[in-house]
Amino acid sequence: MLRDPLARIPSTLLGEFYAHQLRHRRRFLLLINVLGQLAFLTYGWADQLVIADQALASWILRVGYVAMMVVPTYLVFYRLQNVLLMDVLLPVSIVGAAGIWFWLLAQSTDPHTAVYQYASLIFIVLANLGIQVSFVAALMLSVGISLVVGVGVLNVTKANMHDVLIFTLVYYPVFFFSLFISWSNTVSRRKEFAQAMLNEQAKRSLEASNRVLDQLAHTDALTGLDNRRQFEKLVRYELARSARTHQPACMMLFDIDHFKQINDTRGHDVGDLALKSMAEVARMQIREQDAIARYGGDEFAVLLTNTSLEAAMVVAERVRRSIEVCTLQLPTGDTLRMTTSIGVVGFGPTTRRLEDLVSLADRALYLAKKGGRNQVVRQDEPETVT
Ligand SMILES: Nc1nc2c(ncn2[C@@H]2O[C@H](COP(=O)(O)OP(=O)(O)OP(=O)(O)O)[C@@H](O)[C@H]2O)c(=O)[nH]1
Repeated sequence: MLRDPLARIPSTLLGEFYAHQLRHRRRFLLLINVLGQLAFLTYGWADQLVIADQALASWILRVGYVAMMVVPTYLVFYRLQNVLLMDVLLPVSIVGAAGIWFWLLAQSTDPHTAVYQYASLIFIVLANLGIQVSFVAALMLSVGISLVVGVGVLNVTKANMHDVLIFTLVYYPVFFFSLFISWSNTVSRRKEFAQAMLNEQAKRSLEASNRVLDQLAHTDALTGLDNRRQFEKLVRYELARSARTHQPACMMLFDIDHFKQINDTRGHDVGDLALKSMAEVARMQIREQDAIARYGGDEFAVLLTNTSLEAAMVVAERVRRSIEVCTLQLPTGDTLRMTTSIGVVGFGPTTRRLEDLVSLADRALYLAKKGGRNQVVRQDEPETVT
């Protein structure tokens, strides 16, 4: 459509095309309708000077016609919201306006009417200048206006073929020039629409790619959990929030016991399966609003918001137990059982910084390992750390 000016809008896109034109062309069409009506009105001054014998009739007809057009203009632009009607309203009204004006000329006995009738060229120009959406309508209405003008000229010239011929020779280039304007306008509108569709499509696919990139940037590829960077971002946010609101929060750090052994004896692929399984089982034990992340290697971390250390211990024990009882079915037919050691730490005055919090959680995890693994250790008194 961008390259071929004759290309039609696919029927599936027609609704969108009209909606687009309504959004972008309504004001222009309203303005040109108002200007057209005003121009028709002010030509009363010209009538007064040129066909003075029809001045009164001219003013009455012009004011009456413009007043009559207020209702359809209001309906079309403020009620029906149909851009095709907005598009054709001006040319349709011009058919009537041309009829009125030529009737006035025909009534006048002024000798200037023979020259004055050439002013009717403005009708065909104005009608095509306004058209933005439908060239077919422009063509049909131009023919309609030309018929009215033609009949009018026959009347004014009293069918003097010499005068009619001169008028026709002047009129026809203006006719085609005007049609060219409406053709060019309607083609431009179609191209703008095609460009807008392409832009919209490009914007959507860029947004989708950005979403994927964003997702990748904070997700661990193996387990689908948050990655360390995302987790630390959430913890920093929560540390600030908890300091402000004095609401409790806790962090859990845990890893698979003797994971190196699993890797060494069963292979790296089984190790990966174990990590995935660990992630799934642990995730099922925590609330939706808590964050769980793969912190690195076989280490996982959980952020428990609005949770006291006692409640966090209950959750940690639940995680430990669910890992302990889980039997992982391997593709080889073998099964794998795992245990996990967990360190838990609560947010407090001594853990205002992420580094302090992680270091305490790490310490608790270390103690859990040291204490024989498959257990939960809390670290709530940093002063006792040795
Ligand atoms: N399969 C697999 N292994 C990993 C991955 N990342 C780290 N590892 C392995 O995880 C193991 C981590 O072992 P450690 O935590 O140091 O020790 P452990 O054997 O778990 O012993 P404890 O933690 O003391 O119980 C190392 O062998 C790493 O190579 C991974 O993405 N996939």
